[in-house]
Amino acid sequence: MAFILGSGSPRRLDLLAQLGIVPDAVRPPEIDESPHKGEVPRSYCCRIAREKAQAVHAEPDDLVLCADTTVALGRRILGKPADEQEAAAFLQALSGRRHRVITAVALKKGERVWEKDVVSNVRMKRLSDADMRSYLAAGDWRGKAGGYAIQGAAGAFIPWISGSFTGIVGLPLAETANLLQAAGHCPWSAPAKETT
Ligand SMILES: Cc1cn([C@H]2C[C@H](O)[C@@H](COP(=O)(O)OP(=O)(O)OP(=O)(O)O)O2)c(=O)[nH]c1=O
Repeated sequence: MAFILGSGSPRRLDLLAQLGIVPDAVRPPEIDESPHKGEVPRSYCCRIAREKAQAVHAEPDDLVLCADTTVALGRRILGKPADEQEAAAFLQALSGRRHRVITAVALKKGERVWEKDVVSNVRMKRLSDADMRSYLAAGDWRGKAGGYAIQGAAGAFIPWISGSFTGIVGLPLAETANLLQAAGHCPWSAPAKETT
């Protein structure tokens, strides 16, 4: 049995390490992440996580872990911005408002798939022109749903959240650990690693 992380996200690799798991292989899935017409954010996010898990090649007894993080502003789906201009538009839309961050996790073993999604609420302060300029110039919006990363400098923009911090970053650890346990892979049975 191999443990395969079906994700190219360095955040997911780091978060998994917090559970003491170092995957045997990392296989980023390649799928079309375009939303269907009229698709609402939560259904979209769950579908994409499931499709990522289906797209990753594995042996029948391997465990494959995939996830998708989507920022939702009302019914609007904000994925990863294509360029700086789109990142600016996303941040402008999120500025001074509350939004949701959804992370759906899909764990596959053979024909079976265990799934869980976690919805967090996030409030972003009203961003000044200087906030926007310096954040966009630093480039931390790249590859991040909604065009920001709470674990980086954008943490300064976020005075309040309700939900799962690790979920917002890309992998909700409590729920992921439960899925792993359901699939017979108990992360905390491994000897504890020393942390500083
Ligand atoms: C909202 C938010 C998202 N993100 C990241 C997590 C995800 O990596 C990314 C959303 O894109 P995803 O499509 O979920 O993942 P990905 O393309 O990075 O990797 P893969 O599909 O191979 O698993 O946004 C943060 O790092 N911090 C945040 O605060």
